[in-house]
Amino acid sequence: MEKQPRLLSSQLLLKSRVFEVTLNRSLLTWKEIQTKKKRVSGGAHNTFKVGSYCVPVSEIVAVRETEVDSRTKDEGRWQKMSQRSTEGYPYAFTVSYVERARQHRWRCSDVTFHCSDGSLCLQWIQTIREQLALLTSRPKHLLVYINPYGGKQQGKRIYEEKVAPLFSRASISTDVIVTEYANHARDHLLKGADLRKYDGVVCVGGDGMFSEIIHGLISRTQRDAGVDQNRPEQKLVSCGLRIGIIPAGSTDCICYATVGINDPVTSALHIIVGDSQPLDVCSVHHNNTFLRYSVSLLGYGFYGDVLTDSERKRWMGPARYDFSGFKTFLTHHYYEGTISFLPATNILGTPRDKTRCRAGCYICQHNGQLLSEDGQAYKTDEDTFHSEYGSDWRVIRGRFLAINAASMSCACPRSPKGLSPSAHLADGTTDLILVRKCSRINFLRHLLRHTNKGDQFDLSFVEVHRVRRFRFVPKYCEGDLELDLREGGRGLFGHICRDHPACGCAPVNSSWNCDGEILPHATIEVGVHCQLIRLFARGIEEQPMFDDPCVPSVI
Ligand SMILES: Nc1ncnc2c1ncn2[C@@H]1O[C@H](COP(=O)(O)OP(=O)(O)OP(=O)(O)O)[C@@H](O)[C@H]1O
Repeated sequence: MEKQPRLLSSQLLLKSRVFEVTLNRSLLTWKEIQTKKKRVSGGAHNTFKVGSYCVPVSEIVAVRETEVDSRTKDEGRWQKMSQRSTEGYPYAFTVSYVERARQHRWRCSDVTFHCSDGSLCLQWIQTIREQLALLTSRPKHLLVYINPYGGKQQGKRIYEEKVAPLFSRASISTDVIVTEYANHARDHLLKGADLRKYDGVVCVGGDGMFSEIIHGLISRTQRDAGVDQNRPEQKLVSCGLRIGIIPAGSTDCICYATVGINDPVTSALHIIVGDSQPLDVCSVHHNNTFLRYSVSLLGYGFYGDVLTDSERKRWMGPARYDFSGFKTFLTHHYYEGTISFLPATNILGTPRDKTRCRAGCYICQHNGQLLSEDGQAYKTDEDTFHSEYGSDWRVIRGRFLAINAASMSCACPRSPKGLSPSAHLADGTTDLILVRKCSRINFLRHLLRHTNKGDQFDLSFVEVHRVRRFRFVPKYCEGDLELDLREGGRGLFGHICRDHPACGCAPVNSSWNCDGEILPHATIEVGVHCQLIRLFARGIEEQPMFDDPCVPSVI
């Protein structure tokens, strides 16, 4: 790596020890220069224990002057300082920075350096601030929506106690809206918000709240650009504003999949340092009518039925998911229909390889670049649309216990590897998982493999395809599809599908679970929009860097 020129270098006091502190454009480093002798057991040699630490400038949250008296003031709390320990160093500044803890957790830590000279202290503060000001990806003004009823109804408290103090320390100003009803945030984004004022939107809540935000933001972007969302083949315009998620819901799957943990402080720090993680979005249409956007799971059959049943049992609280899951498993319904899909070809990665989507994912970068260069999935509409009905498409008819489209791994604490462990956040594809009719015991084997080391796809009744688009028509609608398309009437379609008297197939029908919402139609058409939105997130970091000598884990 090219050596960066030093911007500042001084001998400063830290916890009664003298350090050589150096700042260049990318790193703040401090290295102890008063070494201590330490006797190694056996006494044959002496070793010198020298502390050396560094923090990337991009992970410095803030720097502030610290009063050194007989006491020092830190965040409103006065701490006693031993006067002797800072004698000769009456000025101080404190650097707040990101420190990594276990399981992808980030913490905001402080290190206070004492200076012998007031102007040197100010020079340090000013120089660090100048470097932070050069980090243009950091947000300065954010629009925050808090769902006070998400999860354990702690959204407001979590924001006020854990997030707002960090934002203010990082000099981020906010406009905060506590939602008063469902879809308040979506409607405000769509109609009321002056988005030019902001560098990003923050959602305090769970996956449902996040879904509201993306619907508001994507729809607003399309409307402003004059794009018709009802056309399934339409290329959508990417959203300019990034979205931050402060987890305060029941499941927080999106947060877990994009940061690696559902921890409000970690997420706040990802926002502050201005991380950026692109995310694919699926558009779901029925009969040329836009229904919803999805970023994680579209599930028909098992996952649709679990959601439908659990919605009727809201009074049970979070236990309803276990109850409905067990009940749906015992019911063992299968559904007949036709699934057609456009496989993602000429890309890196397959749903059964061992790669995992991690921070700076090469596969997402490569495939995203490929798509933006040749526009393979969405050439400019009409041509592509017609060719899609041609030979590139594959058609599978059958009886399915579950049809799932996972646009991300869908990992969560219960299933740490998720529904599709190798799925990517931003490669322009979704993993279509078809679980054909099988015995209960076999289905149980498949389900259990989501929680253990077994390969959930290595079963004769399971297949998985990485696709760009797909359509599903349940058998009970097949005969009527053309009629439905000709009539173009939503009401008529619904009537035929639900009450069809003599189709002869299994009488039960399922619903689509679209990121935790039930869709009103079973016949759907889905297209993946590569990297349509961006989050204030880094993706899951590969290794907690505890062993990296350059990380200030011990001071
Ligand atoms: N003020 C409000 N009153 C009622 N409902 C609201 C309000 N604000 C938002 N909502 C709705 O509450 C629903 C659930 O919220 P949220 O996703 O935050 O929590 P959750 O369902 O507990 O968590 P998860 O989605 O992660 O399981 C969302 O669909 C959202 O539209």
